Amino acid sequence: MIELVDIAYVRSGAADLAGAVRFATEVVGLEHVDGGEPGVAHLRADGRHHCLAFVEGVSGVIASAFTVADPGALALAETELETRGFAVRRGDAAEARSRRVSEFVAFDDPFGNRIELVVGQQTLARPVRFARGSGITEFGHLCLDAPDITEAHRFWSTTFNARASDWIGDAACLMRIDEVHHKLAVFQGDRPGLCHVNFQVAELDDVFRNWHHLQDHDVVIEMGPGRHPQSGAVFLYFLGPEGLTYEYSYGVRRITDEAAWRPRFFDPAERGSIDMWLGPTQKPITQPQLIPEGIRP
Ligand SMILES: O=C/C=C/C(C(=O)O)=C(/O)C(=O)O
Ligand SMILES: [Fe+2]
Repeated sequence: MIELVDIAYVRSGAADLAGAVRFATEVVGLEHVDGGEPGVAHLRADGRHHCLAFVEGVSGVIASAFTVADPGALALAETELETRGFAVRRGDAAEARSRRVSEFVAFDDPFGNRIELVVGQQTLARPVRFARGSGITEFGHLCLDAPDITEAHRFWSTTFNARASDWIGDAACLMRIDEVHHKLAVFQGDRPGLCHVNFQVAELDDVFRNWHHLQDHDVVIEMGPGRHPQSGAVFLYFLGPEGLTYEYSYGVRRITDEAAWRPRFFDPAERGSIDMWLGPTQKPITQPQLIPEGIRP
């Protein structure tokens, strides 16, 4: 069993790098950390050097990354994945540098999502220079697509330490790797892909202020504001460039009594099972797909 300590970053291709950065800063509010690396833009939300990286080129997800404890744990993870039949690739020094990690390995999950396991993710000591006052406090969770979420849960809970916090029928499984209700979610989708990236905000007011900011900038609101009955968080999903869906949320549940928590099973057909405020719920309009292997940077 490989222990995931935290989520690390999402790395995504951007056909229009400047446009993706402009949206991530001026609209979402993230800091653009100038890494002096042509064709790569790092976006910061919290202590991590970055939690989102755009790489100029073909649009689509490159990888979703998780932290493991130390180089020894990474080496053990590499062996365990190989033993389980996964093709694991060690990143080289230039790739690790671009990711601001000391070492990483990459493999494809059983559904084709490219996953990276990292150690030594760089922390920046200085406060985040948010591009605007969106109230972001941290990179909250990432959400993958897979055709069969029962199988996805089996994979994440047997290969890794992910535990189901809640299920939404056969549409989604929300999983925790620490006290936070979910840092990883898998949604049912025909193909692998990245369903959304989540940023927590400090106050309920931030969700609503951001909602107005998005509307003022003609951003497509995909869902919300609403409240998820699973994590209890107030949410707002919106569509950015390159097909990337962002989510702001406030008030995610923490599961502090691990032994007492039992995953719940919500019926997606029940009105209110996605949004307790009974707002319109719909799937994201577009979802970024993985960049095909041959051309993935
Ligand atoms: O559709 C349900 C989504 C639930 C949650 C939550 O409970 O917070 C998410 O954040 C999500 O996976 O997007
Ligand atoms: Fe979410």
